[in-house]
Amino acid sequence: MNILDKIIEQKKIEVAERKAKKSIEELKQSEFFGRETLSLKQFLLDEDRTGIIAEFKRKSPSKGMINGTADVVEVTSAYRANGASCLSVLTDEIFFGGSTEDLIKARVNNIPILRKDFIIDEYQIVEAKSMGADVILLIAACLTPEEVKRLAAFAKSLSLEVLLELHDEEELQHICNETEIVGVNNRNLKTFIVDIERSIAMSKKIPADKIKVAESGISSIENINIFKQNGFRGFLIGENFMKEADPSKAFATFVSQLKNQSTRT
Ligand SMILES: O=C(O)c1ccccc1NCC(=O)[C@H](O)[C@H](O)COP(=O)(O)O
Repeated sequence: MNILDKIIEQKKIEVAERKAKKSIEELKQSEFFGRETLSLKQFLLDEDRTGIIAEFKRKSPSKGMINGTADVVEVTSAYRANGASCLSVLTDEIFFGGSTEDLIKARVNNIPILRKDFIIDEYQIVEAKSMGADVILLIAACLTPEEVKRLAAFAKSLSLEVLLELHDEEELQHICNETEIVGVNNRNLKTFIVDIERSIAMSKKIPADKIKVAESGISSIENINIFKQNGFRGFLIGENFMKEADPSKAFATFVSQLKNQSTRT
């Protein structure tokens, strides 16, 4: 069984357990459930922002422990203060060391937040809204096109936006009217092989009216420039900042290089 299959098996168990503990009606009582959500689409189209979706990621199946000491409020606040367009917060505990608490704490920041998890059920979408997220991730590799359409429509009904994640050409059929933001993951989630060229190859095949996001393995300003030249508006980056002892400083340095570079061109 590959890692993605293992994660999904575990998700099914967790979701069933959480449903038994807390009903949808109870989730809706959260102070965040009624808040007006922020639009990732608008933040990515804003030319004055960096387009970076900055991820808070403690560990991962491909790298093991990345950062066991970083403070979620400190790091996400620095991401926001230095120009992140969106925060991505892992809420999966077992494989990524994240939590619902992390996302709730990151909500001190007034920019869109992506609930980074493996969504297979409407219940998790209600949870996302109840913890203060603005955007959910739907991964084509673990859903059918029909499931994507159904879950995306449900998210939309709660005023949440959807980042649809693809990896290869076969998954292009998952794109639908309900998915306006389409990401290409440069990391194959089954083999962990990262290939930046994935995004470039896929960019030409994604319909022009979709907002494109390049994901994973991004570590240089050159990477971002190539993605921009290929029509990408968003760049999802985690490990490059989180692997440093001071992710806040690493992010600020990266953004300052990005800005210096764009004033010179
Ligand atoms: O990162 C992993 O090892 C991983 C393994 C299995 C499923 C998903 C995985 N990562 C999720 C992501 O998509 C990344 O966290 C995200 O794109 C940021 O990537 P990076 O900048 O390379 O940390």
